[in-house]
Amino acid sequence: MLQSIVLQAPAKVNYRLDVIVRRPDGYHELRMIMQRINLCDEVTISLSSEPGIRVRCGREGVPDGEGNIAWKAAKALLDLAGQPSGVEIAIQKNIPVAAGLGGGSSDCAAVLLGLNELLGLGLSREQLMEIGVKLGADVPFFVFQQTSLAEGIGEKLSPLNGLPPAWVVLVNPNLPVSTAWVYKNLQLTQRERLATIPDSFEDVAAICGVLANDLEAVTIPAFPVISEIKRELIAQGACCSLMSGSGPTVFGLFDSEATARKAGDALRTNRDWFVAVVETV
Ligand SMILES: C[C@](O)(CO)[C@H](O)COP(=O)(O)OP(=O)(O)OC[C@H]1O[C@@H](n2ccc(N)nc2=O)[C@H](O)[C@@H]1O
Ligand SMILES: Nc1ncnc2c1ncn2[C@@H]1O[C@H](COP(=O)(O)OP(=O)(O)OP(=O)(O)O)[C@@H](O)[C@H]1O
Repeated sequence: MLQSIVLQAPAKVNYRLDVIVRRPDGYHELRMIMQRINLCDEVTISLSSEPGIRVRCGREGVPDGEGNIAWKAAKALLDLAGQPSGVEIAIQKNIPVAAGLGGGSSDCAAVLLGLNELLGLGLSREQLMEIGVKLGADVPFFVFQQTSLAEGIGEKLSPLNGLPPAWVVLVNPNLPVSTAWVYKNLQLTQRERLATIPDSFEDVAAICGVLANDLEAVTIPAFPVISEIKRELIAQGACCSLMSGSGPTVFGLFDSEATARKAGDALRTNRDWFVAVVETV
């Protein structure tokens, strides 16, 4: 039996995020286009002879132990398996925290996928997604592992195969943005109809045609620097730019590696910002 597994847990960007309605439980029905990118946390999961779950992360602002969403994933699977196993989880965080990039959700999904293998539980992807949505609305997407149209609260996923690859420049101005606060402060507007999402996109410029995020209406007025970063990315040659998720990270889409790297270098001159040049997965 395998004793240990190392998984790359990728971040995501939301190419589109439409908020449709607020549910009685406070969650929101959404329609999103979700894309993984190759900025990854490294999650090492090991079985141990000592019972209990231990999570080590060592990143400020991310709890070790029970408060970590990766701990919750391990607990959910151990409870289901009814096995008194010991599990050690080490997370090397490369994805900025509370950034709109889904880092915690991706770590959580990695533990669900990895521990299912290590313990030989044989749970299907759908079963893991059902467990995942109880831990976080973005978790099922990272279990699904495909570019998706996400509906419901984010758990109803259909693959979108027609999206071309792109270079992505991420800029996180390191501001504290709480996802719960953003959704709570959103003024929902009645929409005549939802924009159509094409089945296929010819090039990066075509992706730009659907880019939109309803949550910008809450986060940008609170943190106008987000608009500044969007403008700067365009000035540096991005085909388009948008805030990801609840923010504050902004991404720019590029069809050329050279332009993306040059833009990354230009934006890095602000030393308070996290800047990364990555590719879609
Ligand atoms: C902003 C996004 O990242 C876009 O992908 C997600 O919608 C948020 O997903 P997440 O962080 O995994 O969300 P959760 O951890 O389940 O919830 C955090 C908070 O966001 C709000 N929330 C989240 C998802 C959703 N569909 N409606 C919501 O209103 C809830 O108030 C909740 O208290
Ligand atoms: N493994 C983890 N990685 C990151 N944050 C975690 C983790 N476990 C718990 N947390 C807590 O979750 C909160 C935000 O997590 P995360 O980095 O996933 O936010 P996010 O990128 O804004 O996610 P989203 O795009 O889903 O809104 C932080 O307050 C952090 O302390």
